[in-house]
Amino acid sequence: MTPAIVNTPATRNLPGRAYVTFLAGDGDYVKGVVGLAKGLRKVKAAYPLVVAVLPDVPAEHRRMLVNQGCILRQIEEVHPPVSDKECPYIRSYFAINYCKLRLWEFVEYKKMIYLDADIQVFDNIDHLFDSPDGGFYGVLDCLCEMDGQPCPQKVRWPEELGPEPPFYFNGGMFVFEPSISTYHDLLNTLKITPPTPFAEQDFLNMFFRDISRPLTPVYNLLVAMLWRHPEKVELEKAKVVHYCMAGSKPWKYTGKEEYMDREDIKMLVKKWWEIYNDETLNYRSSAQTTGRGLADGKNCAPLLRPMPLESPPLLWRRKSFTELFRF
Ligand SMILES: O=c1ccn([C@@H]2O[C@H](COP(=O)(O)OP(=O)(O)O)[C@@H](O)[C@H]2O)c(=O)[nH]1
Ligand SMILES: OC[C@H]1O[C@H](O[C@@H]2[C@@H](O)[C@H](O)[C@@H](O)[C@H](O)[C@@H]2O)[C@H](O)[C@@H](O)[C@H]1O
Ligand SMILES: [Mn+2]
Repeated sequence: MTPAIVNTPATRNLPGRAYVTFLAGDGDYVKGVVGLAKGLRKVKAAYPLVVAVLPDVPAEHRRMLVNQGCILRQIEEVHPPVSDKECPYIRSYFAINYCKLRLWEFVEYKKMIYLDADIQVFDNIDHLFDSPDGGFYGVLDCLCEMDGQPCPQKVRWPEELGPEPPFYFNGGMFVFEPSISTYHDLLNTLKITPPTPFAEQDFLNMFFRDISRPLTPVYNLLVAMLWRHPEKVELEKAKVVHYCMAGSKPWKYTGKEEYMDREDIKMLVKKWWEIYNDETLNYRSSAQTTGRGLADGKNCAPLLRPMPLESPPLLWRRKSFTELFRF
């Protein structure tokens, strides 16, 4: 019986930067993580992908991820106070998402970009690591906020979390700085914060309300925006696509759910599978052919220093929303 891989040996000289996602359970989200690892490799990401695995992730899935060059870190679940409601969440499985708070404990990294496992990166976004320190960067969860006209589908702010933040970001992608003091603040604050419909997404919006900065939607295009706000979407410019709608997860796509028979959705699912099935993007083959990977298991992407930016592509200065977004 091969021992389950719990943590990848920290023998690597870990760069101060890494992408990170999390994986729970023994289901098919592991395909999402494999797809993400290969997508980052395809865009020649200069930093490794860390996967925060819950204890219930089986050894076979852990091995798959290590064989794709991922760095594993085991984390424990995080739970908010017990709710008096049957299920306070929009979707019951949102409960597991509070474990994202564990990522602030990864202080071997100075800055990390969190990506849900149902995200694919189609263009290099390493430059986001150069965003000014001290911020928390995310993308609007609904593009109606760009012109201040909330649409019916926009997530309602839970008043029990206090005043509504200046903007509401999607919890599937964010740029953050691990810190033990922030980690303890997060967990201590959660102890006195009731669970709400969008779970950790609501909580993170509350917690970082004073330092959060909006990124343009190209960094986390939620597929729902294709039909909710098509006038604000230029699909060909999207660097990151988030398959966040039920039915849009490529690894279990049937095309039967609402909106899933759209040509743009079919194209995005096809693009995801092309990466997932591309053998040349596998960790080992990539290391052998490019020589960039280091046989002792270091990240196979070229550990190049990101090019200095001529002009910041981000919109991290607080401006009016109209100036802020170019999409
Ligand atoms: O069975 C599951 C369900 C979710 N997740 C993780 O939880 C994240 C959030 O779930 P999901 O992306 O499905 O939420 P959505 O963005 O659709 O609301 C996923 O990306 C995975 O990283 C997981 O590991 N196993
Ligand atoms: O636990 C709350 C989750 O909230 C977010 O998903 C939502 C949000 O995008 C809504 O706007 C959509 O309507 C909905 O379908 C979708 O599930 C994050 O993507 C996910 O990572 C996680 O934080
Ligand atoms: Mn998601």
